[in-house]
Amino acid sequence: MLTLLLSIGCSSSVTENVAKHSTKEGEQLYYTIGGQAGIERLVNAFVKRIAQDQVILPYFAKSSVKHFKQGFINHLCATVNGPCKYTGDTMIDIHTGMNINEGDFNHVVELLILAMEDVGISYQSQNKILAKLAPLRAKIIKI
Ligand code: HEM
Repeated sequence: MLTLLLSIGCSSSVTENVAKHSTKEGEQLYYTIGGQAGIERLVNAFVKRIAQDQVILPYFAKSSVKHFKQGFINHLCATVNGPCKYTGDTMIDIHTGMNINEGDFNHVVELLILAMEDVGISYQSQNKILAKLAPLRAKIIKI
């Protein structure tokens, strides 16, 4: 399914930052997508996409957007090996009880892909980010 999602509209036009930093093992992706500012741009675009989506928005009915944004920024930064530490609850603890099914999980991934398109992240970097998030699927979908 992820492969299928990866094929959805992924032509990117904006040139990414050429990372000039000396990077720790695996940290390159963080700089390629624009570092902290790039991640904040992406998460802002993602939240906008969620806010316009009638299927996913209800999940966030009782959530603080500010708290979600901050948590997601830190989590994503750590996921792409940036210099951040995610200190929030585990993916299992956060999402247990939301009864997220596979369709809605895939839908959120699609919104993330659209947000990556919105901010001009290249197809190659999109795939790297999605590959890092893919193992979380089993922790988020209801068993
Ligand atoms: C790879 C996919 C996903 C990742 C990496 C992810 C990650 C996160 C993170 C980091 C937070 C904030 C944690 C914090 O409190 O600091 C969060 C919260 C949340 N997530 Fe996810 N999530 C994913 C998929 C989903 C899906 C598919 C849904 C629903 C369809 C969802 C619904 C929520 C909601 C409603 C909250 C806010 C919870 C609250 O108000 O405390 N997430 N998620």
